[in-house]
Amino acid sequence: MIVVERVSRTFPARSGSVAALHEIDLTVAEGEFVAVIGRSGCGKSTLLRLIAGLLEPTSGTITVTGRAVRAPSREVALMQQQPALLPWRTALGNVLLPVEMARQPRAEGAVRARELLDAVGLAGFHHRHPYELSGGMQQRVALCRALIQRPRVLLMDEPFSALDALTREDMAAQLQALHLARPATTVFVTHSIQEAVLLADRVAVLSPRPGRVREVLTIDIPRPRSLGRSAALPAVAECVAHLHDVLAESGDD
Ligand SMILES: Nc1ncnc2c1ncn2[C@@H]1O[C@H](COP(=O)(O)OP(=O)(O)OP(=O)(O)O)[C@@H](O)[C@H]1O
Repeated sequence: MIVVERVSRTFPARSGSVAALHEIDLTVAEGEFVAVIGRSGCGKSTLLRLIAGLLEPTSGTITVTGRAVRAPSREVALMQQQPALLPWRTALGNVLLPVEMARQPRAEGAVRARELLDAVGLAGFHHRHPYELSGGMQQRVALCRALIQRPRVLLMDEPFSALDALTREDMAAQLQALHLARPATTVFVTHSIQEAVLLADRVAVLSPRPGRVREVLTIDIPRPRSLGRSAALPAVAECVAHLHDVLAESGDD
């Protein structure tokens, strides 16, 4: 579970300071999938970096699985927009990196790494290097690397935004399947309202300057959902239209 309470974060700027987030409250239940959307610069990445322990709040508190966040933890995995794989390692070697860094048994980790790679459609690619893989495949490897430690919390910062539309749909479907099989508490930042509605139990809309939680919408639509087929459902169309309206209204205060 993630509890963000009255969290603010300011950054020094040339003329004074920038209030990236102002008194944010957000609770993500155990196993819940929350998507965060908002205009560019509204503090989405800052929020993830705070939860990941990569930044400290200026004020307010964050707890993850009951403990105050002070530094990055093995229980929390962060996946970013760029896969950032090590070019000299194979797909399998990249997925195993966190296992090696934690000095855990490699053989056991390798079994799980292979299962994960197979689950995301990379069965024949375990021994390929990043330069032999497409952008979508590389991002799948990065997803497996994030999941290898069975994190209780998964933070994803626009993980599919560099991918083409079809690859993005595939990735969202695979993420949904992995989440249904083993739900990690997830915060997923995206610019795509459709992606948010497809994946999330709830969607938090941030408004910019300073970033605040404008609204949190519950997506009460049965799973599995699909970007193609579910888009025609009136309930999905309604959520998408509503979130569009909230975003359109959430300009600068
Ligand atoms: N390290 C930093 N130093 C100074 N200002 C920062 C820093 N990190 C973020 N900011 C500022 O904080 C605000 C929020 O930035 P953040 O990257 O969290 O927004 P975002 O919603 O993730 O944006 P985008 O959608 O464009 O990725 C912006 O005004 C940004 O310029």
